[in-house]
Amino acid sequence: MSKKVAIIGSGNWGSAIAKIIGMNVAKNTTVFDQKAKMWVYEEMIDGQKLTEIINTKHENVKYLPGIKLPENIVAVPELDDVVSDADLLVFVLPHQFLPRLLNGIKDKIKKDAVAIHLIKGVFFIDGEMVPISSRIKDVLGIECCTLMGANVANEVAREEFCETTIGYETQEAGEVFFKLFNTKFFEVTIIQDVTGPEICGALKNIVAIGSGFCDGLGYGGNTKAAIMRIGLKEMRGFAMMYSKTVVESTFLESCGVGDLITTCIGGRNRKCGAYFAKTGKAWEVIEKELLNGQKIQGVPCAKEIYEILSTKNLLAKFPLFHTIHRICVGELEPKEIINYKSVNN
Ligand SMILES: NC(=O)c1ccc[n+]([C@@H]2O[C@H](COP(=O)([O-])OP(=O)(O)OC[C@H]3O[C@@H](n4cnc5c(N)ncnc54)[C@H](O)[C@@H]3O)[C@@H](O)[C@H]2O)c1
Ligand SMILES: O=P(O)(O)OC[C@H](O)CO
Repeated sequence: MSKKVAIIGSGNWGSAIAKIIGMNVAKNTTVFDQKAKMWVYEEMIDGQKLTEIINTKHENVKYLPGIKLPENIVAVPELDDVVSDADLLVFVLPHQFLPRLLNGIKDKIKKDAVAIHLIKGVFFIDGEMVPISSRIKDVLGIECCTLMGANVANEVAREEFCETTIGYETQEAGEVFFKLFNTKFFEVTIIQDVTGPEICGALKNIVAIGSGFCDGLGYGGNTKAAIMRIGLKEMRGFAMMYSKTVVESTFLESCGVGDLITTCIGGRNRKCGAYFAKTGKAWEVIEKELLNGQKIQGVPCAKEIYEILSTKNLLAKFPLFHTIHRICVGELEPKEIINYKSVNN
């Protein structure tokens, strides 16, 4: 039986990945059902429903303007309709919206469905970090893989060559998702590490905010490289401390150093960090002015990681993460980023 795919989320990345999914299910007729439903958080654009616009113009005019989506991607506003008959669930939405959504679908999905998530964030529950894959697995009772990489959505949507990493628990799931996502311009590597990629995907957003501070302050490439290197070291330290299953070579994959580089050069977090350092505006205002409904992930993530480290008395081991959080909440000036070793003492 061919597998039905559900895409849960339709923002900038959700829409870009829907384009790849639409192309690949159309090619792999023996493996996949030919249509994929995409859940859209309904909103009105100039008096018309976004789902209607996507289904007639085949373009997500708000979150991925200028890119045609394949006609086999069907935008659906009712979540139950999207997930109830799906064999493969692709979660791709800002993580703050996930908990409510999971509770709403837990009794609606097929028991043998398999999930993958593309979400760069983590949860902080009762003083502990909870990776998104664990949360999905716990609530839905199904396997959950991760897809993370150096993948700025607009570039992927324009079919510019890049790599990505899929972390799997069972080889079978890794292979089916390889078929769903791999293309000539989106080169997938599968690895047996679910947690390492997703921790990298969340923590790189904090470092990207710090890189943005450097750009906003007019610092050069050497300083930015230093922030990226220190950030990578703290990312690795945090991930290895959190879980014994994290594999060290993961940090050299696209989901590790690759994603860190691209996000610190061309991502939204970087852009917003630079604007913050230049203008001192509130993050909500920056999000509104620069992102047109898209979300900044690095600022809440820096807070969540700060809370975990503070609860565990580990802030001294992660001085860059600590400093970036303190700058984000206005306790320090952006220029203090280079004093990360001493400023928290
Ligand atoms: N954009 C990228 O380049 C990129 C690349 C890789 C990974 N990611 C990650 O993918 C995830 C999704 O990001 P994105 O770029 O697709 O999203 P986005 O920031 O572009 O869009 C926000 C989305 O949230 C939806 N939304 C708004 N309010 C909502 C609500 N109350 N409930 C549910 N949904 C609501 C909007 O409709 C929109 O689809 C994030 O974790 C991000 O870090 C993004
Ligand atoms: O635009 P950002 O900062 O959310 O980063 C985008 C992607 O995560 C890069 O892989």
